[in-house]
Amino acid sequence: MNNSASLPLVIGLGELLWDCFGDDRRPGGAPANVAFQANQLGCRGTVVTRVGQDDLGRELLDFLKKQQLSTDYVQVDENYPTGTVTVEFTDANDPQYTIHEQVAWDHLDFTAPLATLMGDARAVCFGTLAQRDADSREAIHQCLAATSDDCLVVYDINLRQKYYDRDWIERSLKAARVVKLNQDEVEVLSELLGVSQDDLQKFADQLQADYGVEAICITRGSQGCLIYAEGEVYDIPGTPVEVADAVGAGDAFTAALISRRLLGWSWDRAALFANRVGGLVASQSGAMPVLRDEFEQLSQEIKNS
Ligand SMILES: Nc1ncnc2c1ncn2[C@@H]1O[C@H](COP(=O)(O)OP(=O)(O)OP(=O)(O)O)[C@@H](O)[C@H]1O
Ligand SMILES: O=C(O)C(=O)C[C@H](O)[C@H](O)CO
Repeated sequence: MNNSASLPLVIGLGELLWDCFGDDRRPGGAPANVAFQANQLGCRGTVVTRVGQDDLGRELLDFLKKQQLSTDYVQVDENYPTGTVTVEFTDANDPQYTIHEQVAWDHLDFTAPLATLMGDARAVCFGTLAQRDADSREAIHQCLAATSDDCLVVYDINLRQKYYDRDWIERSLKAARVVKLNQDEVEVLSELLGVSQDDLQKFADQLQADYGVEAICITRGSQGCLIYAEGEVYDIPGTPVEVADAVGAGDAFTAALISRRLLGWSWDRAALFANRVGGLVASQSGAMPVLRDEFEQLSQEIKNS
């Protein structure tokens, strides 16, 4: 298991679920994808979530064990089923998600072992979707409050369907040091918060000033990403790939950015790596393809470039 105490602990806090593609299903859930990828990227990726006491939940636990991730912080709910999402495509680059309701990950409990775990975390990634029910929303913010001052708290906004609200987003922005969003989410957020989107620099400045966010990262599919941090803007182009499906590309990007920032890489080098990792995942099916060796090779290449 990738659980050596010397590896930085990276928590994916929120949903672990099944992505259902027609007759096929694969493990998913944005924060779980981040933890899974962080584990492949040299960190101790750990999922904090809740599954049902059912076959789908047991299969997810087996999957995590097989992939060398801890199941110690996957709670099992006696009343609600394991989460599922229907994924549909009109375009492989643009998956559409139908997130089914009343599921176990909506009802996370904040516990003493969780508080201890969060205190040890070097980074945490959370999103908006898992905050749709007050149970998990409160547990998530209790977890965030239990992190240390130097923990890299990353809010990967991930707006899905109708499952967001201005108050939840503002509370999350205030809790985060790094915010990641895509161009569609910039549009929604600008309207919701009354922040300018005509000029992305102004948009970033305003998020930084109003919510105390240190870095804003805007993903742009095959075009790469923009990062606003430390008074600089980094425009890092992508390396186009042949897309199998873009499910989990953004989460892999986030995990890669986190893992290399924890190693002390500069923003631009970490973003270059994250773009390539996101592209690699987009070139494969599902959110959690096994790519450990490919990531390591890429990391060496970019580190030495
Ligand atoms: N077709 C592609 N070619 C090359 N790189 C890609 C491609 N699609 C995605 N990537 C890489 O992955 C990153 C994230 O992709 P994308 O912008 O689609 O994610 P996202 O919208 O943030 O995802 P999500 O909302 O699912 O978290 C991009 O910034 C880019 O670096
Ligand atoms: O967790 C989310 O935000 C989802 O939309 C779940 C997806 O099905 C997918 O695994 C993550 O991008």
